[in-house]
Amino acid sequence: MQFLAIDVGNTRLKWAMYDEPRPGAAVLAHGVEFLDNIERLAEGSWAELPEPRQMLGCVVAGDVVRRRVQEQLEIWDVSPHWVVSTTQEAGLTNGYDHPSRLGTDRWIAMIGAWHHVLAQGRQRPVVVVMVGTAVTVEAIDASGRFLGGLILPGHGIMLRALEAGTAGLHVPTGNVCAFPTNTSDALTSGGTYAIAGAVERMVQHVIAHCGEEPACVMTGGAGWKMMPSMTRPFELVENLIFDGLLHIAQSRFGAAA
Ligand SMILES: Nc1ncnc2c1ncn2[C@@H]1O[C@H](COP(=O)(O)OP(=O)(O)OP(=O)(O)O)[C@@H](O)[C@H]1O
Ligand SMILES: CC(C)(CO)[C@@H](O)C(=O)NCCC(=O)O
Ligand SMILES: [K+]
Repeated sequence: MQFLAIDVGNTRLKWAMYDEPRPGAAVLAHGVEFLDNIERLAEGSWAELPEPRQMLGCVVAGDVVRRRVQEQLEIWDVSPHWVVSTTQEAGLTNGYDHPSRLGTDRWIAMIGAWHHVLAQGRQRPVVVVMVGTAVTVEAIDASGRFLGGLILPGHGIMLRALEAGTAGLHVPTGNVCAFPTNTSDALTSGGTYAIAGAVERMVQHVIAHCGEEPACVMTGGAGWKMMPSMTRPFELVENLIFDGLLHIAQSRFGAAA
């Protein structure tokens, strides 16, 4: 019954093999590769794995990268399935002007977050923050409608942009502090508080619009670095994209499993 979940991000591909296509399934194996190293998967980490019965993926990196992943999947009989953003899925409604143009990573992470919050007992608004190469900040109302979201440069892109766009800034890693007194701390704190400040604004927008405090959920590889700088309590969830993929997989493949 093995189920393979794949998240092809802007910088790296993450994969996880589960014992079944359902939320809460046990992880049998998992790994990560930079997009340049996708060609190693079939002969590398995937070579010793049991054959997955189903595969579901999230891809934001475009068709060329998707085809490179599909070539690696050819070691198995499994048919590749990739989520596309639709007007409705797994209890969520997509409020984007053109629903299919919403990044599938955002849509799938929202599905994961929505069910994570539902499992805590009641429907309420949710703010979902994903901290990676880019940062996204999504708003969902208490009925499960995605109201809209912010896209910002990730911390790395912000600092590289400053380095490239100024005459004399070089960017060693500094510490986050309230009153930075050296360049490294000023840059690191500026990037961190830019993200934290944008999130705070979105939480305020949701409270004003929904009349209720949202549940605040954060995910992404660099989430733990942002947590101490947030202005409100956030719950850090390790991988909402995999959680979302498991929910979608259950509705698509669950009956057959
Ligand atoms: N101190 C920090 N605060 C916030 N974000 C940071 C910090 N340090 C690094 N980052 C961001 O975290 C990113 C790495 O996160 P993550 O591992 O989720 O990304 P990724 O897997 O490379 O992204 P993607 O899923 O888009 O491929 C870096 O690109 C950088 O923008
Ligand atoms: C915003 C990113 C880069 C975040 O990974 C991705 O979701 C994406 O490429 N989205 C498409 C554009 C959009 O979501 O409006
Ligand atoms: K991503």
